Amino acid sequence: MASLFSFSPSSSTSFLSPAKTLKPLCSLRRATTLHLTRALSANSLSSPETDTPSPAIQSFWQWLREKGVVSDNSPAKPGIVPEGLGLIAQRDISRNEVVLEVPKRFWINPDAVAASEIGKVCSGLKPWVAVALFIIRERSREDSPWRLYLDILPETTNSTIYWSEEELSELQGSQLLSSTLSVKEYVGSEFLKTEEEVIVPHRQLFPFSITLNDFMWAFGILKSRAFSRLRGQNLVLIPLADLINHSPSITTEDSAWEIKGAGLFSRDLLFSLRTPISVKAGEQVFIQYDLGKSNAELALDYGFIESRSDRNAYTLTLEISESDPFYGDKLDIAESNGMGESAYFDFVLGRSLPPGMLPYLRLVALGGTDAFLLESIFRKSVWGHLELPVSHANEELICRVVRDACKSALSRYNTTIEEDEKLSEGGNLDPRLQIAVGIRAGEKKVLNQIDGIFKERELELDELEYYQERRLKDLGLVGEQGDIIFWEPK
Ligand SMILES: C[S@@+](CC[C@H](N)C(=O)[O-])C[C@H]1O[C@@H](n2cnc3c(N)ncnc32)[C@H](O)[C@@H]1O
Repeated sequence: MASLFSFSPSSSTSFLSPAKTLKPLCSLRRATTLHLTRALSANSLSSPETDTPSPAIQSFWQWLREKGVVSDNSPAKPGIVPEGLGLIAQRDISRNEVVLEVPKRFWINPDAVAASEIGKVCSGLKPWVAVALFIIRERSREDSPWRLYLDILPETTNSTIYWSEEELSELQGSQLLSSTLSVKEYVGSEFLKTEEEVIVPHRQLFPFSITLNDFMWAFGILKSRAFSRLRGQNLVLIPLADLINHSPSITTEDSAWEIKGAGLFSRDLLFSLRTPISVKAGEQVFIQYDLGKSNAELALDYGFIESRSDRNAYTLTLEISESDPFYGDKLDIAESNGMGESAYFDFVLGRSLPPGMLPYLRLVALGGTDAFLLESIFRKSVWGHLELPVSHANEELICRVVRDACKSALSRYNTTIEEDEKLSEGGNLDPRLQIAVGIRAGEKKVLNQIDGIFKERELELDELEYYQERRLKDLGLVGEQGDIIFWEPK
């Protein structure tokens, strides 16, 4: 029975998932032949002993000025901040005021790739793979028109896809570890496919070596800085705008950016970024990347986490086993109710059970004398019955299986919550260790919460009302005290 239930990572291999926010995809130290300009640390971006931006940042700004994208009066400018590079207000900026605007000709997206030398060979590729190949190639070209932008991109972030094996071992037992490994495997397989189908057959376009590390770097750059879901633009890197950092204290869901028409008859498109709160001169402009992301998603996509408790989540995966004697009927019922053979339920710390979870669990566990509910005459009404406890045996089984799964998941971590909290309170942790400690403590708290919910339910099993009693009541065969009313002939 335990095989019916499994906990699995909330893998995010589907690219640039929806949301109206920044869709950072993740990075690695690249081959020496290419231009390696900066690591995550802000140090490489500032001149020694001053906070003056490095020549690379100054050249980037100068380039944007020459191209007319910015001017001396622009509200914000790139600067060195604790998050690496960021946008610093050059004057007071009021809430909702435009901070910057970037015309379409400066965007790097699948259209830019299609119009480039490699456009023809990239036409059948996934958008992210095409853009990844494009930025890798441009980075290798001394005379690339994008040189000054590419020079300010980080070589890495704290995204877990860049962690060493030793760093990843701090995530032992966590869902984040599984999802990180899945994402790396996904990128690895996309790399091999692209190498075989595009890079090797078109060596004249890719005369330099492209490694998996380059591919992972590009993936990470896109995951952490590309915007998506922008008026038909599903994946777009926007130089300058991609310097905007995230602040946990901004909790407005209002979109901070939009695509606008510009020029005669609005034929040119502009990416416009607004500040969601007022900012004083000299302060950093921030936005909220995505209120809906869990800490694991933030860690994987951007390389940071938040302390807000509802960023802690755990995904429970339930599935109808093919070896279940009622597999066909159960699958049919699940599918008629918008679910499938597997269902994923995201538990968030401090919140109640995800909707649809209890009926699905009861369906998966249905058997024995309750199996009559699977008969076709119940097909229309069965989901309604599953919304409520079906039988003592069924409810007891779901409690036991969920609790066993929680205990088994908890036993896979190397540390206790208390040990994690002590480490965090001690402070001064390396940023990656801080992420690992926060993630594993958060996941364990959610698992304890799930276990607690089903423990409480187990204690109530004798008081719950089950299908048979409800049915008798509906038929008017149960009295107010729950006694069975016998029909007695007059
Ligand atoms: C869209 S880029 C922003 C520009 C970036 N700071 C840079 O130096 O190029 C997103 C990346 O910035 C960093 N970042 C943004 N907000 C952050 C935050 N609140 N805490 C830590 N790092 C942050 C992370 O490395 C993230 O992957």
